[in-house]
Amino acid sequence: MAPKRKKSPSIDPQGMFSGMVVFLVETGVQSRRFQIWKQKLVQMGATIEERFSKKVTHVFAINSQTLLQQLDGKLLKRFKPRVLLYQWLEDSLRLGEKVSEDQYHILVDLEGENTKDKSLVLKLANENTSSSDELSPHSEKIKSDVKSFKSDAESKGLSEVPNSPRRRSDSSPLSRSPTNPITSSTPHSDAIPVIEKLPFKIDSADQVKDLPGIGKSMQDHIQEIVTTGRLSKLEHFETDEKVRTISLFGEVWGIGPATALKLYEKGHRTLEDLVNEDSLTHSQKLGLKYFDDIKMRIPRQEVQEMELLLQRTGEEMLPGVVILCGGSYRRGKASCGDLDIVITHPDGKSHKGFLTRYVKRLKDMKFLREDLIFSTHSKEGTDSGVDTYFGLCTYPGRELRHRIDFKVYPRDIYAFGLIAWTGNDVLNRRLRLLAESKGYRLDDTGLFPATQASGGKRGARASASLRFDNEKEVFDFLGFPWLEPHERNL
Ligand SMILES: Nc1ccn([C@H]2C[C@H](O)[C@@H](COP(=O)(O)OP(=O)(O)OP(=O)(O)O)O2)c(=O)n1
Ligand SMILES: [Mn+2]
Repeated sequence: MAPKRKKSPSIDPQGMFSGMVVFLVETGVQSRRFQIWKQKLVQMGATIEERFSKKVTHVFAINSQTLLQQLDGKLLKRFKPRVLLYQWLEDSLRLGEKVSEDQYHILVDLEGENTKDKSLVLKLANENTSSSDELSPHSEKIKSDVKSFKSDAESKGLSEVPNSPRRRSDSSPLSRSPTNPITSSTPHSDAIPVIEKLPFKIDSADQVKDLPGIGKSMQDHIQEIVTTGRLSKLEHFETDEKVRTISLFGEVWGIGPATALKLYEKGHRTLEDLVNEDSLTHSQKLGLKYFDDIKMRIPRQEVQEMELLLQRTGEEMLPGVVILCGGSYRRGKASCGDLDIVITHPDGKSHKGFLTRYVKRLKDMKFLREDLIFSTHSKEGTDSGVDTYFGLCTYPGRELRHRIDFKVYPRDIYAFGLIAWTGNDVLNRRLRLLAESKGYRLDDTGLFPATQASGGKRGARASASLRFDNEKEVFDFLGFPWLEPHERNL
């Protein structure tokens, strides 16, 4: 695949926010969050105005209070920008396209100069009745009885719909899915209070068909439950929710499918639910805490600067040390999910013990911030003598956390480490399969003649790795056509 043509590394004037001239109300926004939003807006084509003027097309704020603290209501009325909750930005970023602004307008009561931030009152009519649960899928319950503010809002100067102050979890893919309660009401909600008051157990839809609020589809649902004991529609919903929850939790660094399932079974559904979950490991808690940070991709330019900083620091401590950023960066990508740093020393021995000292220095410099994993083997010679550190780092002068991996390989097996950590994963798989087809086993620590007992996963390693000086020799030996790093985006 050809490398991307180099434009400006991080700004796309044609991006999804192109044409927007934005004024941001910072009050009440976590500063890191604010920086992310600002950066994203600019990266994707918006212009940010430091001063509110008639050029401004969009104003973002947390709520109407903070908005009016910072902006004159009269000017707002005069210039008539769209005044939206930051949530719109958040949801658009998550979905990768601008979402409709309809549900995100901030209601400003300009007449009295005071503000009304009404929270949606979700009166879950049947909250504590278990009998209705079977018949009212969760989503419908939430929608069921919302005080309608719409007409109220329309009577105000700006015909806008008030929004509840949204919690973080509201922006998660999970809780985002039910549509805004205001816009959708369910016909089934009328049926619930009727059915739950029935003094008998329903064993046929016929028994309820003439009751108020019971339409054809509700009759069908009841009939299905009575005859099969379940409601397939609801089960789809639950399966869906389970799959989505587990995949969301699995996005947290350190949480794998098994833990995600365990957390789901404990009743957790959103990331916010996990905040007080004591069973999470230290690393998982960090993954959760910096969830949004870690998801942000890093512009290539910044990775380049950090690579240079790491090389200089390393060279000061250990002359000759080889420090490279692998991964998507080495493959020439315009942005990177993390930093994959691969290290060795040409003398074949002074890499030993280096990582411990290096990490300490980088922490003193405030480049490294939090540890996720640290395991050293170079001195003992265990595990192929590879040292590993995974943690969180920051671009100098910024607090936004990025994932960073360090892998230190003895000189002899460096080529394998470099290939593995450069990727991409598709190439790695192909090389591994090719090696297997030729009677070898390939991983980041070497190429080994497969032994009889190689049916098992990490069985006895009968012999040391074949030795190759560089990546090209490995490709050649396997008979795989040589690919420059930027050609490895398979
Ligand atoms: N399941 C995986 C995950 C990773 N890798 C290898 C290939 C990757 O290129 C390298 C680094 O992993 P990353 O997850 O950091 O992937 P990239 O650096 O390629 O992309 P990103 O920009 O998302 O970090 O490790 C692999 O072979 N198989
Ligand atoms: Mn990477």
